[in-house]
Amino acid sequence: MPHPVSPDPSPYDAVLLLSFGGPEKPEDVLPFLQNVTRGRGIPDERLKEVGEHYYGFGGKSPINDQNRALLAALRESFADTGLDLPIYWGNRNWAPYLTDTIREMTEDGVQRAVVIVTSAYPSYSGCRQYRENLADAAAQVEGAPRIDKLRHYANHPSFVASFVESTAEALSRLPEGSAIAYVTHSIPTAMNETSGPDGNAYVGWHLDVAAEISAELERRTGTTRRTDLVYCSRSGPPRVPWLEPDVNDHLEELAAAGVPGVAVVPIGFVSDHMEVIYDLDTEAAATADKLGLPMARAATPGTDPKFVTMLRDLVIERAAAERGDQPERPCVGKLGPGWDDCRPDCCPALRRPDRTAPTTTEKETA
Ligand SMILES: CC1=C(CCC(=O)O)c2cc3nc(cc4[nH]c(cc5[nH]c(cc1n2)c(C)c5CCC(=O)O)c(CCC(=O)O)c4C)C(CCC(=O)O)=C3C
Ligand SMILES: [Fe+2]
Repeated sequence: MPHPVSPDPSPYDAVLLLSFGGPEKPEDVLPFLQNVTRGRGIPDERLKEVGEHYYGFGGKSPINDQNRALLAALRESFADTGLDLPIYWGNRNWAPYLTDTIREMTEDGVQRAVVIVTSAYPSYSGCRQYRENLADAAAQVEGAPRIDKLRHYANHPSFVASFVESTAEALSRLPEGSAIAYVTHSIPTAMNETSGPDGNAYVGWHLDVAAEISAELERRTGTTRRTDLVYCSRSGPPRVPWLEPDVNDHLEELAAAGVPGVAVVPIGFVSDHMEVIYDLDTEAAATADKLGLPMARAATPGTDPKFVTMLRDLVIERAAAERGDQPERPCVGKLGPGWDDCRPDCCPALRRPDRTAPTTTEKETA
């Protein structure tokens, strides 16, 4: 259904979907893992183990197909509202590689684009590293467009609403009085401490989002239940502290505490990629099974129309802001809307604290 008034995309002439990337066949697994971990001090043992997770699924991660589906859904949503912007796709760690995508955008004459990153929270891994990748790619392509990154969207009401629905659905498969375990990707505690403009933003944002989901469910059902924020997918050397507890240890604790079941809610992830289908659906599910603890995993946003519409609205919001308007910035929770421009010292890299990574590629070259 065409929209009565088409939204104004200016000053943007394109959108870029930027994601992590993943292998598509067994031969891709090792080179993919090398791309991900180059210079990051991940022990060989851990790499072998993670390789096995991928081989167990035929050497193919679901993440690229999920991004293809998201692209299709975004294009449909843009067309439905008369938002006339081409959408490109590039990855950090696998084809289509970001640099190739930026080259294509440049050849197509794109001047100024806005980037949607498939990571909802502030941290070096989820934000600044992508901005460094953008700056590096833009530096390799003569005449590359300026690219602005959208604000973090985990506390957008639509993102939270998507998880409220999926959590309610998971709880409906469990006994009365079941707990909720919100799960996200573990990161080094030092990376959390330096995340966001004032530090601790990674954990702080997750706690805020979790509290909003719990509060809405409590409003709906009148039931108060145990809720925790726990972590999956720890890597790195054992002597380096990462965020805890691990989801598997947490399941042991819940079983010991006698809870009748647990909804595992992956609020740290926007789609069912390998961390979700292996670390949660395979490994954590086996732990729960061993403990005799009923577990139901809540769906990630994926191509939920709430999520797709939110991304479209954020593009429209940012375009308005760049034109000097003061758009509404929907958000829930205690922390306020995410910032459009990350400060130069936001989420510093632990390994290369001297490196700069401004929010827009234009400022990087200025
Ligand atoms: C915060 C965060 C997100 C969420 C935000 C976002 O979505 O971006 C995320 C997502 C993802 N992580 C992914 C895969 C991997 N992450 C690794 C390693 C690491 N992740 C880290 C953090 C995060 N990672 C960190 C601090 C490391 C240590 C090395 C380093 O400092 O960089 C490794 C190396 C092996 C290992 O040790 O696990 C792999 C293979 C995939 C693709 C899955 C698929 O293929 O379906 C996705 C979406
Ligand atoms: Fe990761």
